[in-house]
Amino acid sequence: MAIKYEFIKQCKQSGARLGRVHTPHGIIETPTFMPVGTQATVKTMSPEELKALDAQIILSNTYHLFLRPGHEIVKKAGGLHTFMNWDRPILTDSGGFQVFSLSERRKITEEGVEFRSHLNGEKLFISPEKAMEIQNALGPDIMMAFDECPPYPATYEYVKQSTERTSRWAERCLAAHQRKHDQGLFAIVQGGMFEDLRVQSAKDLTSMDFPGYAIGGLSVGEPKHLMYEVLDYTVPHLPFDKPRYLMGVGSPDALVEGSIRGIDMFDCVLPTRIARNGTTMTSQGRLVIRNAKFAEDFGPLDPNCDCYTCKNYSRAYIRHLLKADETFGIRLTTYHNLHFLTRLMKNVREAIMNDCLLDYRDQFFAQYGLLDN
Ligand SMILES: CNc1nc2cc(C(=O)NN)ccc2[nH]1
Repeated sequence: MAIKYEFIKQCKQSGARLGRVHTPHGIIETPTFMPVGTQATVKTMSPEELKALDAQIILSNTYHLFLRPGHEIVKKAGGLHTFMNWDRPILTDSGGFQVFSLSERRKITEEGVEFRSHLNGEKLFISPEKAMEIQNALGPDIMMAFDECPPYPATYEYVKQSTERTSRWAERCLAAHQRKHDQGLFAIVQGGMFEDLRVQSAKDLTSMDFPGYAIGGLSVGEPKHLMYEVLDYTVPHLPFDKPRYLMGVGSPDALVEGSIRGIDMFDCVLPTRIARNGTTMTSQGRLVIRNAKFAEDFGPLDPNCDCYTCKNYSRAYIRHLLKADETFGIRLTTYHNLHFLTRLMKNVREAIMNDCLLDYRDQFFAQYGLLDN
């Protein structure tokens, strides 16, 4: 069975909707947040802990796994699900973003991208066909087409050329797609911050009939209001009966605002990345636990949170662990941050069910940001 989107309910207060994405490894309730497991692990979390915090689907990176350990090894292990012992859905991105944001000395041609590995400087090449070969070997439930994520800012002419090439590359990905294990292939809409290019990209890609569509090229340094504007004029050109995935978006406010605009799936390294330097997400806003004022604070990270970390450990203890460079500290902040976002998305789904997502947004933002660190 390939990827199927089941529409459940339209929110009467906003453009949000409730849905389910049916995949070979299970059903995803949307809108949903996908924890990022770049190198075949969501850093410091076990699969059991990810299930305990209600992670429905996780993301892994084609670029990183291609460089190390190599997609052939993962294939020999039986694919990514077996390799990392995760039996729920997995989405792999195509490497389009990493090749442009991580590698050095890139050369882009119609054929593909030549670049140097950020690990050892080795000369490598990824084409749409290569990106599909790697993802077929990894065996995720959802694969992403190989595209170019233009830098921000970029000239209209540059974005126009890049976006038209991304459409040609999407066609090549579709042609190379072997549909092994019923993997679904999502296309990625580009077009920078230019409405006519975004609309053209969406029209080109929806004419090729993919099972799902991502909006890429955002959260690349543009102001948030600009990202929301791009969503306002792009989402209407995507099919109603297919999943919409906003790539690289992640902060609590952006997850709520994106859901209001009809986005179904999100991913971001934010919660796991900031956890590693002791920044935690709480209902009153961000809390930097390394701050000395928490040295004798024996309350939970977030008094409104019911997660394992908040039920069993104090701010003072977590601060101590982080100051002492104890790995358990990072595990506790990571678990809490991921739980915070999966809980937020559960609240968003409930608000959609009750036709009150805009009220929920106002109530959430009234709380969030009260903390002065
Ligand atoms: C953190 N910001 C961010 N922007 C992204 C854009 C893309 C994209 O356009 N892929 N083709 C992927 C991941 C991203 N992460």
